[in-house]
Amino acid sequence: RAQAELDTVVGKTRLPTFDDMERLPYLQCVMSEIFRWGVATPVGTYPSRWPRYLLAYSRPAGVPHRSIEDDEYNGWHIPKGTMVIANAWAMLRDERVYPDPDRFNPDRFLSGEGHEPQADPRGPLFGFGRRVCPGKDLAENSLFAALALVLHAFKLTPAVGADGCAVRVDGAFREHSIRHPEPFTCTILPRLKTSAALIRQVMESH
Ligand code: HEM
Repeated sequence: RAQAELDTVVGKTRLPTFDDMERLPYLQCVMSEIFRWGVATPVGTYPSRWPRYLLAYSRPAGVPHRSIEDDEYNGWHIPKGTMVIANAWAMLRDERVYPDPDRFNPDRFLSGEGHEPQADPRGPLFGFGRRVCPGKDLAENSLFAALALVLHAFKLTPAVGADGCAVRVDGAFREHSIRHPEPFTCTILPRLKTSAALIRQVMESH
């Protein structure tokens, strides 16, 4: 669907640029779902696969904040000086906000008649208060550039195993304070007749 949108808005004779961003609402939904589902910084989680000797010497991963005055939140008293770690993972997997949260579903961010888009994940994802991520615009633009160019230029399908069957991508991540996908295989081929020439053209001009 994002590729159909790219074909309509950008066409097949050039690659997408930042000027196209506003006119690609479905691609923006895919970006939001990548941010939510892939949650790169589940800041409050404990790295479950760290070896015991590391756990003995380290604190929970995540970016700690400290309350500078007594506070009250949902009936909880938070005394001044308390270390607080925001659990973006829990917020972005909250099924009251994101029904069926483990499913990768960009449609959840579409707006339409009688259909409100689900909450923007960028708030919890990029942190809170004075220490909010200063790289969020760079992250946003980098994701757009990578996603728009890859989806425009390439057809991505599962790799074919020795048995001739598609190799399943299990969607596993390395669960650290910054999450990375586990290596996986796939097949990447030029998508359009024009794709190879367009990519070569960009490589030569940069
Ligand atoms: C998807 C990409 C990214 C995510 C999810 C992300 C997320 C975060 C989060 C959750 C924090 C902690 C905020 C808090 O304390 O509440 C943070 C801090 C920070 N991020 Fe990012 N970030 C991303 C990309 C980047 C990029 C591209 C840069 C720089 C080029 C960057 C630079 C920083 C810096 C310098 C801080 C520390 C800010 C401070 O403590 O004052 N981040 N980021």
